[in-house]
Amino acid sequence: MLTDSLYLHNVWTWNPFPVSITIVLIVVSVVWLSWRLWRFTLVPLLLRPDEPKVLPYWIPFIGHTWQFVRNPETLINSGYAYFGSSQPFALCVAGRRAVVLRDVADVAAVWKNTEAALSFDPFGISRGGLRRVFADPRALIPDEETRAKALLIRENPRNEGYMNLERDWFRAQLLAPEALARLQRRYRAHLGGSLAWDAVSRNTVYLLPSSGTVSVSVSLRLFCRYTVSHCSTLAFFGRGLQRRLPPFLARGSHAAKDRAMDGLVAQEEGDGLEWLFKTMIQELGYLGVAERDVAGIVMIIIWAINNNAHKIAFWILAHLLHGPPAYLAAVRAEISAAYSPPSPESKGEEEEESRPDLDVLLRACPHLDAIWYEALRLYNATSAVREAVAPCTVGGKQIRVGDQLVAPFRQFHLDQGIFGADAAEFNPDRFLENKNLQRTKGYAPFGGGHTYCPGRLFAQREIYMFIAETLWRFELEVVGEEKRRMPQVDTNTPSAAAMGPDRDVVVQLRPRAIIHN
Ligand code: HEM
Repeated sequence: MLTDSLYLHNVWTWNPFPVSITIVLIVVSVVWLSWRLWRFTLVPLLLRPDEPKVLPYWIPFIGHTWQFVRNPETLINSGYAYFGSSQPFALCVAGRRAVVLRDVADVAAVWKNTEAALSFDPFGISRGGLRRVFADPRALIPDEETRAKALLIRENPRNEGYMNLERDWFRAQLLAPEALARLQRRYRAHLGGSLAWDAVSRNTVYLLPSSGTVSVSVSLRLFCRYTVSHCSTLAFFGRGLQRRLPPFLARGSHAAKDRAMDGLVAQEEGDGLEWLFKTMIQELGYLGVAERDVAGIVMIIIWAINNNAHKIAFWILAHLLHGPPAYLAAVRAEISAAYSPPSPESKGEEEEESRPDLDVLLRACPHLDAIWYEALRLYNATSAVREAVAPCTVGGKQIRVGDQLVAPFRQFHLDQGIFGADAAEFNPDRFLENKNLQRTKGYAPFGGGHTYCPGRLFAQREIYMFIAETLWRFELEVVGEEKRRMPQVDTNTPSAAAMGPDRDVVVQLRPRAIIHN
């Protein structure tokens, strides 16, 4: 009894902090609670009822920055859960307001409003470089001789900044039928070489130790990454750039990026670059943009070429190998029509060069189409980001100059209201059952508006050819202990584009008897 009362007495009088610290803690708590009440309840209610509400955060100034960098998807989802409605809400990232759009109609409005939007802000470029690429070029190219050569002067009646013209050049080079056909011919030729058995069975980049001579084991992740990136880089740049770049452009180390930039800075004109890249480098030179910034701008494009397609190719192959065998059989049957036997009057070599027949792949392969659409739907974390350069209204809310507008496509792609109750599942059949699903508002794997991805046609072609060639040339079998578990998306690694898997897949490749390499 006595022990009990002593014990209680001690508990009541025990205080881990000296009085002064306790007072400080109480004052800090009161200030912090008042700040929360003011910032997230009173301001939206009394002062700014027409602006997007801010998702409450814990630490002033830092806001949501840390969560945004670590995992933007989880952060945006918590905003969705906190605000029930479909109105835009705001995050505080690196001291700026980022307004997240929740309604696809609001995204469409932003895409139309080119006045209020700046497209992409090339990162890693000096301030001086940025000013030059957005400015009226007339002020930057004073001498007559250069003016006579520069497309920025000769073919720019509205005196637009370099960035706007670059967008037009991209469209011309990537979407115009002849330019696209040239590019895809080169890609197909490089793919044929890369997937020849001789090349595959010796490629130390993706081969695993258990490889033999009749069959080889490969890391599916590296196989897709190497083959797709290698062949598209060659198709765009020729061998000149390839000699200077490390094998994995997309590996992401700063050292690799720097080496690649140095390679570009040292690049001689005409060394295998396509018209587009020659023009970019030339016109940026006329503007007086520093060589390192020029290399940085070109690197963004190399990143766009390399970072998405191989991941989507991985997901397609991984699902084909882990999914119902009937689906794989249907895709194999469809693509075999793209390898029709040579006609008696055709020359063998020519026929070989035109296989697989892209027309067949693009027009007569519904199962391949469906799995492509579904992989883009589920594994693309791209968001469109615009910066308001004039006050405007979006989704009934006032947007201030300097606000970032964020359209998170993956959240739209996971919307049960658009894609049904199983929106979170991988189910290509949804695109087979509803032939118009890929035209639904809210499905935007390549963005939209004036920054609609100019590489979308090439991306589809390079992935279709890669899947077709891989399935046509090889028997594939998943091996290893975890072979039945389909990898999940790696949500811990932030991605500005297609998302990677949480684990690799080991695949055994054997040449198919039908192919003579
Ligand atoms: C599966 C592959 C690809 C996906 C999912 C993809 C996705 C996207 C998306 C969503 C955007 C729009 C971003 C925005 O609105 O801010 C975009 C822009 C862009 N993409 Fe792609 N892309 C792919 C492949 C490519 C390829 C192969 C190229 C080749 C050069 C490319 C070049 C570009 C460029 C230059 C832009 C910027 C357009 C502008 O700001 O005007 N992309 N891409």
